[in-house]
Amino acid sequence: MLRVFNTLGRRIDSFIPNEPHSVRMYVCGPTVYDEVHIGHGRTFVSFDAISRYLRLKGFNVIRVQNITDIDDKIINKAKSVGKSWNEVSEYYTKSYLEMINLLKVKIDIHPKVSSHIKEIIDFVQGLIDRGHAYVANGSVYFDVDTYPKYGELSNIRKEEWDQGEEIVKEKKNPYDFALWKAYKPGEPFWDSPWGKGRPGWHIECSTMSTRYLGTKIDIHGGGIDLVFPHHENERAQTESITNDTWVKYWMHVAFLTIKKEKMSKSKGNIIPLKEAIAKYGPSTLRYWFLSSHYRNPIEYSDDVLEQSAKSLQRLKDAVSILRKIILEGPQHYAKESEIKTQAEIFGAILNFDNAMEDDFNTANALTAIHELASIVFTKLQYSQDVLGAIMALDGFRKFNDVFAVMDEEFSSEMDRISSIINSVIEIRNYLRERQMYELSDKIRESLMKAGIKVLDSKEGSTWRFQ
Ligand SMILES: Nc1ncnc2c1ncn2[C@@H]1O[C@H](COP(=O)(O)OP(=O)(O)OP(=O)(O)O)[C@@H](O)[C@H]1O
Ligand SMILES: [Zn+2]
Repeated sequence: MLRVFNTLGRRIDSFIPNEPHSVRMYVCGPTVYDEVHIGHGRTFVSFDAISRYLRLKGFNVIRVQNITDIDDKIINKAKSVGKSWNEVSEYYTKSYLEMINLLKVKIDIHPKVSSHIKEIIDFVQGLIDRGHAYVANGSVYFDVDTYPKYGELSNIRKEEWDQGEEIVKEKKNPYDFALWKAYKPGEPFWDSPWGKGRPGWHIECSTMSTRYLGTKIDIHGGGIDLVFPHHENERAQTESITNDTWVKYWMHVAFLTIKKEKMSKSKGNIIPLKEAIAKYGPSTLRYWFLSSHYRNPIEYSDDVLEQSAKSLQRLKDAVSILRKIILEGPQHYAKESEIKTQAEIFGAILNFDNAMEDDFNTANALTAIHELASIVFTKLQYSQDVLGAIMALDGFRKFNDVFAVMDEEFSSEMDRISSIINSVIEIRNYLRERQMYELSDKIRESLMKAGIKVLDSKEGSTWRFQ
């Protein structure tokens, strides 16, 4: 049974979505005023692995992730670079979408704040009509005292909330927060029943989530920094409209840190995804993000990424061996020792599943897959057991369905390509046996140019993608 840690209540709950076969997921996306960084990457990839595992279990998953394209930080950035707010946000939105695509993060809907102003105004009006919000000097504030459950999600009392410069006299209480901000010169604005202005931050997620996913959702997530005030406020707004439980499972990803500090745009310590993808490739990055459980922080370093690349290569090598056994292994009756190894293969795949069922523990799932690779290197490679190889390859396929770090190895063309490469390698072996090295080296070079590395050893030649 799948179990999930719910930030609401800080406990592990059985995962039973509102509807039996579908999962509605909303993840808070970036504020687009700077390059999307590897800290974002970690959170977005974590929810991607969660969605992929849920799909593997037979759920239909719809994931909505917003783009905050109106915000104080965007306005400030626009002023500092002498551009308009939408030039800034369009530029970084484009870059964000490219990176998400390269990282193979599947998001179904990417709603932007600026395209949902009317829906936001309607939502705010609904809160005013129900007595949960009030107008003051052209701004609209949420009246926190009207939502008794405030603080339940974060365990933070409203009185403790220090809003810094957000504190203004027109509010009833210092902990009330803006739903709509009255116009200030030089800022973007839209017309509303309360005069010119723009939306506050929290209201966009309540509005866009209910607009696309309805009034009840299964998973709402983001980085751990969003628990308070953002998610606390979103919950207060939405449940004040629906009078019902909004989110079933609140899930939060721990930080990616650099020199032990949260990586963030406002701290100026970011490594843009663009740079990291160019340097390490998307698969190594995904592997690294998922090599820790999503609720544990991860610390960036070159070493740890190099180590991830090596560990991933180990898994790819195991898959190459399996393909070779399946294509060329001898057909024979199963031996006692092979049946024992097959049971171990089953065991490793079961461990993978158990780890994922345990609050999506990708770290333990990865350990199980490395167990499977060890069985390939120490047993299957020598026994050449075709049935065992088929079982193990299925395990790796399952792993890749969730981790998506070796899609090349599992593309539908792969079987055909593998047999072609194997034939070429066979011809090359034949040439080498007859000491026709000039020709055999030429074949190796041509394969190299096609991204295929030939590895010669006493036992014969194998190959892998670069
Ligand atoms: N270092 C990080 N580790 C994990 N998740 C992160 C990290 N930084 C941001 N996120 C998550 O990415 C999403 C988008 O965040 P946001 O655009 O606010 O990023 P940010 O870099 O923290 O920006 P700012 O510094 O302006 O707050 C949120 O869900 C947030 O929690
Ligand atoms: Zn949000």
